[in-house]
Amino acid sequence: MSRILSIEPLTQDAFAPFGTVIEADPASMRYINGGTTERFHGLARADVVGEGADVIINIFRGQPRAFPYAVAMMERHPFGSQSFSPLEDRPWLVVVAEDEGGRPGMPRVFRANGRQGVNYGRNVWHHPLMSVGAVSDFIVVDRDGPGNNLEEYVYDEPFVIESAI
Ligand SMILES: NC(=O)N[C@@H](O)C(=O)O
Ligand code: NI
Repeated sequence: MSRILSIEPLTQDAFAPFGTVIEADPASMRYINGGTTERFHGLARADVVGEGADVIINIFRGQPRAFPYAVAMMERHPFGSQSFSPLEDRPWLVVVAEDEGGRPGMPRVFRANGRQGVNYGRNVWHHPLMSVGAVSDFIVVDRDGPGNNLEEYVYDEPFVIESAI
């Protein structure tokens, strides 16, 4: 099996097993504020579980990754979803994997354009934030509360993203 990962365009359908793409979908748009604002309604839902769990809104400032990049580990959050929405119009990478008996399978890499965010479903394997090209800020909506909401897995052998383009 090749350990070199190809990059796919980020689409709602392709990403469906892992969560939701957050983008200005015309089908979700309704005018509000007297027609002065377009509301793209209900693009994704935060999903948090457990006594005392809160949904929180953060900013993550990601350092750009260097390529070739070794995808050596993946993580997941058993008690909550996690969304990333770019604050700058700059492409970035989303790396996810299906669960295979409690561990991540082969990663899939998606290229997000600068106006696409994602909401990782609760307990979905993903790689930590992968900014590309420059330091990039993201609005992150995820869970705060009791319990260990971070499970990590290290692959026996890393996979490689040769280039971000
Ligand atoms: N650990 C943390 O808050 N960040 C990761 O969850 C991530 O997905 O970037
Ligand atoms: Ni995460």
